[in-house]
Amino acid sequence: MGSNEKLRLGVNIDHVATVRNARGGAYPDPLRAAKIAEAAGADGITAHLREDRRHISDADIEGLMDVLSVPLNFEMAATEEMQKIALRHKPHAVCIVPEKREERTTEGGLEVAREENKLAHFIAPLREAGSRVSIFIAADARQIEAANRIGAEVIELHTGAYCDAFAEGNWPAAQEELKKLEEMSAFAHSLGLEVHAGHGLTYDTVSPIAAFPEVRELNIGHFLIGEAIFLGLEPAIREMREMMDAARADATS
Ligand SMILES: CC(=O)[C@@H](O)[C@H](O)COP(=O)(O)O
Ligand SMILES: NCC(=O)COP(=O)(O)O
Repeated sequence: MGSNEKLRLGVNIDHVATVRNARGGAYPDPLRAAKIAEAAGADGITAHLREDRRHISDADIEGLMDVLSVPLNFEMAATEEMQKIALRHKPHAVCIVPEKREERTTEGGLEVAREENKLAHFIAPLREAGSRVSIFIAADARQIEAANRIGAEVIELHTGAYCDAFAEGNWPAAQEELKKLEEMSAFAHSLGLEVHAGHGLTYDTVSPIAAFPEVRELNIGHFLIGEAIFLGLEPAIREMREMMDAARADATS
């Protein structure tokens, strides 16, 4: 089990770039946010280069590769353009995510089971280049088995449905989603996959997920960047880190 291993926090800085892009120009600077996140105890930085470049830009990825002391988790769609960019930079990790131009945010997990051959060919060169390949998927056994078969080393479970149910005050639905996430974390771990989780996590929703012993990393962004407006980025991240560590400690005591 992974319960005694440190739970890593990846801070997603996409929405610093969202604010910057609202006006164009250079402020606020996502690279500066990434360095503050490192100082606040982030174990990694996550950045999603969307095909429409609505937040993170190509120059941001280049800059992150230069300035980071912690690993970069580069989120991208399974397109030829993105594959070329990943192969040029060779980030520590590449997380393949589904993308729709018209969506407001990443709505669901990647469809791996129906695209196994295509995805296996797509990720092979990324792995050969030395990046750890992670697949962003729903808590669904069929998709997890497919991710394992195509040679992914990591899966990241989409926690959005759980967080949305919680935000709507639909406690039974939130509990149901949590149960799925718990069972599928254990299942993925039993196949030898490293398990990460993220999307929409907040101070109110992080603890049950942090307590799952098989989860090794949480990627959290939008809420932290919002909370930074009130607390400052460093305290907002430190608070999240403390909540994650406390939940993990409680679960193992
Ligand atoms: C894949 C994922 O969950 C993150 O990239 C997160 O969605 C932040 O980016 P968006 O808000 O653009 O979806
Ligand atoms: N992969 C999930 C992620 O990086 C952060 O998602 P969010 O906290 O910005 O919703």
